[in-house]
Amino acid sequence: MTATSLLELKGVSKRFGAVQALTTVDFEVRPGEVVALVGDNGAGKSTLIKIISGIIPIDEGQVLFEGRPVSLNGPQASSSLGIATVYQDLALCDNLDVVGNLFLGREVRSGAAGKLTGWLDETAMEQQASALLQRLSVSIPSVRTQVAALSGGQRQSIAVARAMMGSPKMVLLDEPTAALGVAQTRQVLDLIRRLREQGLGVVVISHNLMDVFSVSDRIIVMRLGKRVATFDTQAAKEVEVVSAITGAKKQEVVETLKTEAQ
Ligand SMILES: Nc1ncnc2c1ncn2[C@@H]1O[C@H](COP(=O)(O)OP(=O)(O)OP(=O)(O)O)[C@@H](O)[C@H]1O
Repeated sequence: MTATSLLELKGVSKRFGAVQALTTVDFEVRPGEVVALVGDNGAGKSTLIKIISGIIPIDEGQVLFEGRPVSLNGPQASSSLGIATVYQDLALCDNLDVVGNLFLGREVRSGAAGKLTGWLDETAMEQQASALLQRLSVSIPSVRTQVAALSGGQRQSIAVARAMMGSPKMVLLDEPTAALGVAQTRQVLDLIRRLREQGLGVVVISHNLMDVFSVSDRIIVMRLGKRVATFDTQAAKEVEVVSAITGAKKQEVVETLKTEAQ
């Protein structure tokens, strides 16, 4: 255990029937760092993320948050600790505008504080939405734009901003740049850097090694349900990471990369 871990998993195992999805996995995220979680299909990445977000329970192991043992026995438990998850499918409401999406389920009402009475305080919500997007440097035409009219990168940014509404300490992002173009990807990677600047612990699942190298501080590699390697991104070489992902020898990876480049 490092004194500075925000979240720490120790010896976590998870089985689905005959499938051992995770085998005694240790995992740690520190405040102000971006951890890339990589691995081939079926390696156990999503299972790990779902455990951290409280969607599936662990069979064995221990979870510590800010050094204290915790039980992630439901999404509510996870979010009340300050863990927010942004899923690949975004879960935005296309027919609502940006303000509507950001405040969905947490609308600000005028009148007595905390009461579910009174009119929706649109002005307050609009101001808070603008302030949040400005803090994250997310640029959109207007907070009153319908989400359906935004680009993929803008939508992903709104999904991340929505996760920030509860002032989390940690954000989990599942394939945040999948299906995005080059400029949109850059926009989302910039946003991830801003989350780090604000001191959050960020975990990003990605199959795109370019993105991983561009945005992460550490790379954790999963293979067949085990954590098989960890790299400091600055010192890591692509061939080593690919070799850890596939289990192939480094020389074989070099040959494959050469062939692909031809
Ligand atoms: N609900 C489930 N029921 C049964 N098996 C499951 C379930 N969820 C995951 N698995 C199995 O657990 C293993 C790990 O799956 P997981 O989805 O965590 O991998 P992954 O690394 O996220 O893969 P991908 O990159 O394809 O999303 C796989 O063999 C998968 O088939």
